Amino acid sequence: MKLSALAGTAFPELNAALSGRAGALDIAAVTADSRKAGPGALFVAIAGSKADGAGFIDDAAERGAAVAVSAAAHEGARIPVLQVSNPRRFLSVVASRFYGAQPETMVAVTGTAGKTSVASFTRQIWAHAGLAAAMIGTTGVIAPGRKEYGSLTTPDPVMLHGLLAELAHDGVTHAAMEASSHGLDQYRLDGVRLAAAGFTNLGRDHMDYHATIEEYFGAKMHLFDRVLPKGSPAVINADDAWSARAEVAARDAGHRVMTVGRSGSFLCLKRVEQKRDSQFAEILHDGEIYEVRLPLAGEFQISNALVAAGLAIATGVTARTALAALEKIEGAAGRLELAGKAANGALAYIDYAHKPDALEKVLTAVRPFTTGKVVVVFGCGGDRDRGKRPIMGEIATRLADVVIVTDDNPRSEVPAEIRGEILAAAPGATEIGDRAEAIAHAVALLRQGDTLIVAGKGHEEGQTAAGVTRPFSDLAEVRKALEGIQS
Ligand SMILES: CC(=O)N[C@H]1[C@@H](OP(=O)(O)OP(=O)(O)OC[C@H]2O[C@@H](n3ccc(=O)[nH]c3=O)[C@H](O)[C@@H]2O)O[C@H](CO)[C@@H](O)[C@@H]1O[C@H](C)C(=O)N[C@@H](C)C(=O)N[C@H](CCC(=O)O)C(=O)O
Ligand SMILES: Nc1ncnc2c1ncn2[C@@H]1O[C@H](COP(=O)(O)OP(=O)(O)OP(=O)(O)O)[C@@H](O)[C@H]1O
Ligand SMILES: N[C@H](CCC[C@H](N)C(=O)O)C(=O)O
Ligand SMILES: [Mg+2]
Repeated sequence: MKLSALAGTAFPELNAALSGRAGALDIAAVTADSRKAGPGALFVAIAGSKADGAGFIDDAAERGAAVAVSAAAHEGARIPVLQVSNPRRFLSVVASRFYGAQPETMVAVTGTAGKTSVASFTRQIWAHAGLAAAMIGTTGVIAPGRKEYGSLTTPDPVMLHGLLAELAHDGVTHAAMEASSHGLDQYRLDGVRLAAAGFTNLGRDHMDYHATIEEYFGAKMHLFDRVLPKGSPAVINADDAWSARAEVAARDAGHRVMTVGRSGSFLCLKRVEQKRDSQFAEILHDGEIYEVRLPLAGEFQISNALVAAGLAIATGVTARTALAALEKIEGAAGRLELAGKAANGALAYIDYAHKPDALEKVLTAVRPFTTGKVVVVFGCGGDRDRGKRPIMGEIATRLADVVIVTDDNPRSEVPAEIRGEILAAAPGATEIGDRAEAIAHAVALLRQGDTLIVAGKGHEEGQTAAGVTRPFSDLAEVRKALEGIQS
């Protein structure tokens, strides 16, 4: 494909260069990583958090790149270097044109917690309605006949558009994806053609990346004010402290706002009755009450289910079909997932709560059906927001009866120091660094009526410490420990 066709007219600063020889160059690949550049590649130089891609233009040229695009002029390069003001947005737009196809109906969801769950539920509702549907997010890619473990919540544009094109060629017509604040801030989604977008909630997260909560919220709102085409449906959970501001942002951007939840008007939650591992909800839509038995524990899952149902309805599924599908829904992997039961009936869950609000929600969610003690095992990741450590220690101490502090991906940090920062706000907690040991200890404590939450890793398959990732699964460890006490 010719560079002029790939770049189009969205970058006026390129017009002069594209009308010359550079515009006629045939582009064989698009990359922002010089190490992946090959013959005929277009290399987009990005100033990142660790490195400046502009320093790798010569490396890309040596590997055969035909042309580079950068924010700054680059004298003396062996290949033409064109200047654009925003290389990240350029990369997204060009990657989407290079790969071409996307599932016809794409939706994205943002918010601090619940994105993976909403994307998963939306996929399941579409599938229930007979549509070929996929999800892309923290847990990876799920599509008909395809299930792959992922690494980023919102993949980088080149990987994302390669994937979307593959899905479209495989016949997938509907796809739900997660829009992380990093992804929005870095323009990773700017080439995606969205039919609708959703917002779940906002809490403390990624304070190592965003300077303030306002900036973090602003990044999330780019889903509405930059990515979603004007006039599209915006499905907003109405029950969060930030809901009103998200509604204003979506309205100001010219979207059709659909609110869901207890204070919602499109799907209004009138009543919930908690059962042990399910809940019964009455939902008002368009003057009619729908009764739904959701086979998942935790009231936050109702909130996620309503955002998902809103997105499915916004993209053409009838309300009756969407709400009926909720009765068959499965939780996303590692999200309040029942790992097993002890012989005495105590329940052992794994959950992906690795931030304060999520930990608070999950511990609150299990209390109504716990007649004994709530036991929690958790830690905090290294090389990530340090401020959340004492906050999570306080939450665990306030909401659980037994607190066990352990390691969760210490990465390059000293594990005992991370634990110490949590323990400073968790008097009475037990410290067991080795995560498998901590889980075994917690499981052995379980008595009738107790509930165990192993929080923080959810679906993850490894434990990263001192630069090495070793296979590790909370699910497998809980099951092993349960077998251990039962044999
Ligand atoms: C902080 C962050 O978001 N980093 C992501 C970002 O890196 P960056 O743009 O800062 O890049 P950089 O490492 O400084 O390098 C700058 C440029 O030089 C290029 N380079 C570098 C070396 C070289 O030899 N040649 C070369 O061309 C790099 O390819 C890059 O384009 O863009 C990269 C490509 O898309 C990502 O792989 C990388 O994710 C890192 C691994 C990461 O850990 N990201 C996490 C924090 C993240 O994005 N998380 C969110 C939210 C998670 C959630 O809450 O669910 C997510 O969406 O997953
Ligand atoms: N609506 C919600 N409100 C508050 N907490 C929630 C909600 N949904 C899920 N959680 C909590 O957050 C954890 C992560 O949920 P989920 O993976 O769906 O969210 P996410 O936004 O994709 O998170 P991440 O950014 O970590 O990928 C769950 O395991 C649960 O503890
Ligand atoms: N996307 C999040 C996941 C954190 C999961 C937790 N297990 C940890 O390692 O802190 C991050 O990279 O910050
Ligand atoms: Mg996620």
